[in-house]
Amino acid sequence: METQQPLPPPPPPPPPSLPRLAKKPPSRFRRVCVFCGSSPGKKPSYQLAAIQLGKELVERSIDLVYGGGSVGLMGLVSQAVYDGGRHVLGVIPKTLMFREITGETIGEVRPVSGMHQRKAEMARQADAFIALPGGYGTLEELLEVITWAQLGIHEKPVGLLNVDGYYNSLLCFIDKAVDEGFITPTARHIIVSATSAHELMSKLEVCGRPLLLESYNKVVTFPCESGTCGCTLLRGKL
Ligand SMILES: CC(C)=CCNc1ncnc2c1ncn2[C@@H]1O[C@H](COP(=O)(O)O)[C@@H](O)[C@H]1O
Repeated sequence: METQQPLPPPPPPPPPSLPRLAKKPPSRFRRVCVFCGSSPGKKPSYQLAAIQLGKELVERSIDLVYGGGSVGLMGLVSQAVYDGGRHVLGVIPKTLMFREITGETIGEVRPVSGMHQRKAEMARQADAFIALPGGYGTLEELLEVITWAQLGIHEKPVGLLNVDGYYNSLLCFIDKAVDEGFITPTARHIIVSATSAHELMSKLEVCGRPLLLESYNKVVTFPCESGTCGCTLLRGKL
């Protein structure tokens, strides 16, 4: 009489599937221009914010264009984007291309003939602008892209990363200029500000076009889709 072989043990259960990482929706921006200090600033929060902004761009698969070099916050944001595997484009005037002035530039370096060409090239390459804390150079770059938006030269969003209230006094001053009749309330909303890189990027992703030139003197605005970022969206010509 045949003895029955014992049944083989059942196969082990499949390993529990790893929780899927929440994938960020594709960004509307291919490349963002970051203006920031060529100095690191005194508070570690400024440096941390530069690194966090770089990582936020990486998570959203966004490339960087900036002023080139590795000094100050410029170096930190560009290194974070580069380390995350995204493309980094540094646009740098030939006169500033000495390593002792700007430090080593990572990624692609595009030499240009001067400061004006640099700003024009950075603006051309970007789908949006973000300013981190910085000095004269940062302020000049930020105010220029705001002015260009006001004039309808571009329709790209402009974000201000207000780290630790660094830009509170600038925002107060701009509010004063609105009160005094030098900046229209609509033009005030060209600036989209937030205190963290994540919040700022989330606002910029959904905010509408700042202004159209045709509407400059007869503005009717509607809240943009998000309704939270403070920017305005002009629907059609008036
Ligand atoms: C001579 C000198 C101080 C050079 C420092 N090295 C720099 N290398 C590259 N871009 C710079 C440099 N200084 C200022 N910039 C430009 O001006 C902005 C920063 O100026 P700031 O530190 O905020 O005012 C940057 O976005 C960059 O476009």
